[in-house]
Amino acid sequence: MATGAAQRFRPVVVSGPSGAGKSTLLKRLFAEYPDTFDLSVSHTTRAPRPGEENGREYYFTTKEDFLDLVSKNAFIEHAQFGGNYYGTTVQAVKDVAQKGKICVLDIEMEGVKQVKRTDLDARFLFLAPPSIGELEKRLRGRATETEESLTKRLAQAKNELEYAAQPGSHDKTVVNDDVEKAYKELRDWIVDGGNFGARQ
Ligand SMILES: Nc1ncnc2c1ncn2[C@@H]1O[C@H](COP(=O)(O)OP(=O)(O)OP(=O)(O)O)[C@@H](O)[C@H]1O
Repeated sequence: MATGAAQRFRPVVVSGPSGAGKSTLLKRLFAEYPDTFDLSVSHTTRAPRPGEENGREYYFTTKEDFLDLVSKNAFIEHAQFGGNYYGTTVQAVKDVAQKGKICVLDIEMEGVKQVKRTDLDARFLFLAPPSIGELEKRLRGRATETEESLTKRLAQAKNELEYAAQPGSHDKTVVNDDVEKAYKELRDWIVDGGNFGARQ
């Protein structure tokens, strides 16, 4: 992937355990830089809803075509929800750079490992909670979890923190203790003095 756009608009992967604050900080980043970043368009086998356009909300695809893409290793990650398949292809991430924007991927550890197996030349930022105890407090405060899903998320958070502690797993770690401080640190690393991590 040696095109100019790919070198200039390198994808940014923001990962971290559920509840670390990825959505909170990325929402602020998109608001402060409205035309700079974009999310990739996912594939789905679910039917389009009224007003949805192929290639805008999703790439709407048949189950057969979706599974064909899976067999060709086209996906960074894919999953099944409510009987439908959803996934992010490597190509969809490249398309964002071709449009002159920086693709932001908000993903968890397995997705990070997958992105590393591609030629996307992404930059990796890990958003860490101040502690597991504080993470639990925030997830409880968000009131989106059952006791069971909370236990699962906290166990998974421990795996993510272990992976993040390995040298070379990420290019940058931001601890989300104070939200203002964490936001500035995340923003300044991503913006990189206006260079956005571009090669050359
Ligand atoms: N620095 C902070 N201090 C206190 N609370 C915070 C901070 N950052 C985020 N929160 C709160 O913690 C909760 C989890 O944050 P958020 O939903 O952004 O996490 P997330 O990493 O996107 O999680 P998921 O991966 O499950 O979507 C939210 O209720 C949010 O308001």
